[in-house]
Amino acid sequence: MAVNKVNEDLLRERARYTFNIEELTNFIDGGEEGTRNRREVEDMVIHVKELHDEVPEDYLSHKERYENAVKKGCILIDLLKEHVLRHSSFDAYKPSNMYRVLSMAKEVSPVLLHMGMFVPTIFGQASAEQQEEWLHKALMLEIIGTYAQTELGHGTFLRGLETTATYDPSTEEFVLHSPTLTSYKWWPGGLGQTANHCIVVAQLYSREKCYGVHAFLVQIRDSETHMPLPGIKVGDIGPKLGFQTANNGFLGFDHFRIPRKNMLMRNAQVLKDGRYVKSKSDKLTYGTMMLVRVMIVSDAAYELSRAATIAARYSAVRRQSMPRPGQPEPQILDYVTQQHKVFIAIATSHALRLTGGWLWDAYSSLTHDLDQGNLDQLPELHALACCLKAISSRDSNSLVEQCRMSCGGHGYMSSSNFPTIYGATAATVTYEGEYTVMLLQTARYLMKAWKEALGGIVLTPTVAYMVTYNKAKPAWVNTPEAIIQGFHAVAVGKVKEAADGIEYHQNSGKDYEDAWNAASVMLVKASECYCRAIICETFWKEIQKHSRSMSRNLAVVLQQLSELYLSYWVLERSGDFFQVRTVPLTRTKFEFVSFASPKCHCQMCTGFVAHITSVVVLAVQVSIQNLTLTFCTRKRNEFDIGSC
Ligand SMILES: CC(C)(COP(=O)(O)OP(=O)(O)OC[C@H]1O[C@@H](n2cnc3c(N)ncnc32)[C@H](O)[C@@H]1OP(=O)(O)O)[C@@H](O)C(=O)NCCC(=O)NCCSC(=O)/C=C/CC(=O)O
Ligand SMILES: Cc1cc2nc3c(=O)[nH]c(=O)nc-3n(C[C@H](O)[C@H](O)[C@H](O)COP(=O)(O)OP(=O)(O)OC[C@H]3O[C@@H](n4cnc5c(N)ncnc54)[C@H](O)[C@@H]3O)c2cc1C
Repeated sequence: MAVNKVNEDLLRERARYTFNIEELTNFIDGGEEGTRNRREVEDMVIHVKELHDEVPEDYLSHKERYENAVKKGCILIDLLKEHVLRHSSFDAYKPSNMYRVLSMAKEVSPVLLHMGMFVPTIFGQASAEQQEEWLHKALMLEIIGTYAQTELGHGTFLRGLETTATYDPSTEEFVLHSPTLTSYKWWPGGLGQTANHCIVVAQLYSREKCYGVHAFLVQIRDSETHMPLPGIKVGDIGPKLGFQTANNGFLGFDHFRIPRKNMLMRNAQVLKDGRYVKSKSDKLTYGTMMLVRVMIVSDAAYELSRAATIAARYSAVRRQSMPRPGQPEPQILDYVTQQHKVFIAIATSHALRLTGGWLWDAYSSLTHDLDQGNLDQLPELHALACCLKAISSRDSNSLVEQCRMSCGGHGYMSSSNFPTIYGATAATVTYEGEYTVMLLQTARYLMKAWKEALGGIVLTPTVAYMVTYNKAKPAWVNTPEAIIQGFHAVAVGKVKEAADGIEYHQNSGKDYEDAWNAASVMLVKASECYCRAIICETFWKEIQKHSRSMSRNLAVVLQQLSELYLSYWVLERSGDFFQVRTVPLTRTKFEFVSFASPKCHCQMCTGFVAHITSVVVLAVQVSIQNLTLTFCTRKRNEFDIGSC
């Protein structure tokens, strides 16, 4: 049988790389230790025969696929436990490491939510005594949990959740109940047949008063028989776009009793006599969602890097068409249109990975502050987690689709792995906070920041430029820093436009809620631009920071990737940049010609043409052309596909 030979074209491309592959690998893994850990785990997993499918999973029944995914989950976890006993170097029981190991199986694991949300919620919301009782069992998978918050009738609007948890002081128990069909929990991963415990988010009632949503740890299946306990209705919600083995389920309670101590009491408590002790902030209940949103940014980068690697390799080996009669068919990688599709996917995977790392550091410092009772950074981090989760998952999902399309018909095969990656990234755009809703959450924060900026109040770091912007001297030269300034100008303009929109609608007689709704498309745009500015600036700054400690050849290529990212997004948003104009240089104020609010239209028809050739736009155009043209042509020869 023919031995699998590596494709000649791919070998040739790989021979042309201009930098040290191991150095880039370490950079992506967060250092040599990270590469060693990852390789140890991959080596442990890759040789296990049972983890490779004899029959494509698409040809299995739903039951077979589920059983196959459970089998693989058990093998991976046993490997991990065995590995931990052999080495101490790999902290397997860090949820993120366990999560990463479980995601090495092609199928989404039915125990992913156990590691992805159940364990982190115990870490983040259980008291010390409760962690003592449950954490070890959860880490050893003696109990398998999920996170049951969403209901058939409510996913976004948490204050509208209908499941009730009513405290009965006579028995010191909570009575969980699903009063309506729409109150049934719907979606939680692993709930269908796998989990025997779950975190349930319910409206807490004590002494006939409602205290809002709180989290409870609930056993739903018998530990021995795995059958649902009396008063529990549970099952699988059925087929979906993807995630077929995530085992998403439904859960209903019929006056189901749990001990008082099963309310997660790190933040708020209910005492034996039913008295409610308030937490420092109601928002702490939402802590797990913030953690998962922060993690999703890095997950989005990882999934996109897989798709970009497949597309880059395919582009190197696929030969198609004959632009020159009689000449060999070229590699499709030589088509600039193919480069335009694939290179931005590579650049974005790096941009999101570095931004994800930056956000994780910000989250880690917040959790430290929260432990000290300092909530100051919570609003900004919530706003960042919301918009970065939304934009990273959306960018990742749309670029995964772009990578699939760049591979023609073979990209449509299940064996390409694009359908699995697409299904996973499509889910992240919706779960943990739906795209639009998340951007509107960030917009809430931006409207407050704008009011403070107008009052000259010093703002938190990611919005500080809103105050300084009116004082900045236009430094429109052809540099990435100038383009980042341009993104700041666009973000300020969109925030101002949205704020003016709300004011305009209020002045025309709408109350705040209706004015907010009428301006909500502009509010979403403002959040998108604020978020894009953060990713552009973070990517650029992180590359500058790390370049100082890396070899020049690698620094050059990573710098070009960040330049490509900047110029790509200026081109994608050139309309917004055209709206950014300077007033005569005697004044340093940037004004934003709005397309939306009527009062600006008159300026639009007169001012717009006059400014279309303003120094701002020309500088931006020149830098875009320079950056883009050089990158996509000159770089074709040097840009390393070999690392893919
Ligand atoms: C969309 C939300 C935030 C709206 O909440 P709402 O009740 O309408 O309140 P407000 O919009 O008025 O906000 C109140 C107040 O609280 C702040 N806030 C809200 N959320 C957080 C948070 N997470 N952290 C910190 N602060 C928060 C908000 O900024 C307001 O503060 P002000 O000072 O401005 O008053 C909410 O309903 C929401 O988050 N909805 C999304 C639900 C969600 O994400 N569900 C995920 C379920 S789990 C899942 O999907 C699992 C997937 C599988 C997997 O992960 O693998
Ligand atoms: C694959 C997958 C796995 C999941 N796993 C879990 C899980 O393990 N545990 C769990 O608890 N949940 C889980 N979920 C549920 C997920 O969290 C919700 O689907 C998500 O929060 C969106 O809520 P929803 O489905 O009710 O959509 P809705 O909120 O009803 O959104 C529908 C539309 O209404 C719009 N909309 C809603 N509110 C507003 C508003 N205020 N302003 C403007 N527009 C608005 C949205 O933008 C959207 O376009 C999962 C979902 C998926 C797809």
